[in-house]
Amino acid sequence: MMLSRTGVGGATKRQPWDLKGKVSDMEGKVRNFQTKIKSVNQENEVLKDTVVQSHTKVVEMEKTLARQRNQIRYKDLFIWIKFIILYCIFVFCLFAVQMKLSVQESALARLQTTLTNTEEEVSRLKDTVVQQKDELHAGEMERRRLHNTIQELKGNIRVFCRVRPLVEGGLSKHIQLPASDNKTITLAKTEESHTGKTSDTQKNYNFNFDRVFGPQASQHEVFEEISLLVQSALDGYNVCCFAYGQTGSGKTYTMEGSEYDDYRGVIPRAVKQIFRAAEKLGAQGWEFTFTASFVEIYNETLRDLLFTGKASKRPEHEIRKSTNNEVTITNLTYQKVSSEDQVLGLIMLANQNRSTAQTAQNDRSSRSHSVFQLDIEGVNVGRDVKCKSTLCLVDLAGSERMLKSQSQGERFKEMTAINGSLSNLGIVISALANKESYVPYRNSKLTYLLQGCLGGNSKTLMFVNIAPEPDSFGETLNSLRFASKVNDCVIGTASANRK
Ligand SMILES: Nc1ncnc2c1ncn2[C@@H]1O[C@H](COP(=O)(O)OP(=O)(O)OP(=O)(O)O)[C@@H](O)[C@H]1O
Repeated sequence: MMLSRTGVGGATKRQPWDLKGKVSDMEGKVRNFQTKIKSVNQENEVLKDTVVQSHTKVVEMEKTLARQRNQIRYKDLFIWIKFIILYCIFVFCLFAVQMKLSVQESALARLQTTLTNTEEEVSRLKDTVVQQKDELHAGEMERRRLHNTIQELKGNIRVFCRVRPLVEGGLSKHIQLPASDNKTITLAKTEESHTGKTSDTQKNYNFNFDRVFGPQASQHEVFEEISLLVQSALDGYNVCCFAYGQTGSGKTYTMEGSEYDDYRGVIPRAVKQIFRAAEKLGAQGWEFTFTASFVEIYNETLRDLLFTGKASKRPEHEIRKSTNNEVTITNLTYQKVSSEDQVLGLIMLANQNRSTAQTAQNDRSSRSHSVFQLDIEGVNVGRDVKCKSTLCLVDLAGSERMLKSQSQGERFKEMTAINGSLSNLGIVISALANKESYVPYRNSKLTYLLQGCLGGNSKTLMFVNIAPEPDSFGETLNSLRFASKVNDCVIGTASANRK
């Protein structure tokens, strides 16, 4: 700080006390100044510190800035690297896709060639299939023709004899079956000498049939013989198979058998064969519809064995013949069936219905005929061929003859009905064989019902069932005589119901 000279050494003479005061003023001022300088210095120091701190902050900020700049630079670099890597991957993928595309294009080209070849092959195969179907159809028709010729050669009416085993097994002496010949049966009757002087004489009754089955013959063996006839039913021929014989001779065993596979009879086996064969023919374009019915004829009255309603609501039935000669029964259950099991169910229902009636009337089933019918309609749309036939399987009433004196009332009525219908069956068959102009079908319900299945357009098979007990000798002889008459008949050539 500058001190004014005028103030200290000026022209005006001053007194010493004045000077003293002034000096002390000056000193005070100097102290003030010093204090101020001190505080200014202190402020300066503070400012310096502040400057140093600011400088440090600036340096730090510069460092931070530099770091951030570096970071930004690294980030940019990282982004670039990432971009380059992605680009490389993209280029690589593009390349891979292009490679794959070109591989697939060549595979596609190969496939197209294969497809064209396959299409040609398929069309060639289609032609072959059509040709083979034609051949198969022609083969099937030829098979039917040959099959029918064989059946005709065997005879359109055939008689098989089946001998039931004795209850204790084996066979009685009076029935002889030669081991070398399965077509002959001999009934031997030993007649005692009345005088006792001559030895007993033996009278033999010989019968010949298309086949004689002994007591050991299995159900399978028996069915094998008639399975060809069953095939005829599918080929469009009416087929009728019935079992004739005295009560207990094995008619029901032959026709129905038991539910165990090995012991099944003709009806379940025929049904099985028909459904199997129909399935096979399906591959050749054949479609079949089957309708089953089961009826009982008792005392010349018809009873629906498939009826499921209330007993009190049972309808009455009449046999009707339509203009196209088809025989139907009014109010009867005609059940469409499409499987073997369905038919087996119906057979069970029929048996239940029969046994209900059986309980009400002892032994009734032996005294009634039961007729199972399967109507078969086949169509081959592609070939415009149709066929229609009926397979008729009949378990006849017991054929035993009762003495008129032994039967009265209801029994007499039953006996007359059974004898009437069975003898009329024989009359109808021989009238057909003799080509008589009048065939008395309508004389009994049985022959009227079987009209479509007997005669020119049908194949008939009769089982004559034999009871081997010695006390059945008379009935056995009668049965064999009846069967023998039938066997002598040759019914006119059958023609298939084809349209
Ligand atoms: N070939 C056979 N082998 C073994 N058992 C048989 C044979 N034939 C019949 N039977 C048995 O003999 C008995 C009588 O047979 P089945 O009932 O079939 O006679 P049927 O002639 O039908 O009598 P019905 O007129 O009373 O109905 C049955 O127990 C049956 O199982």
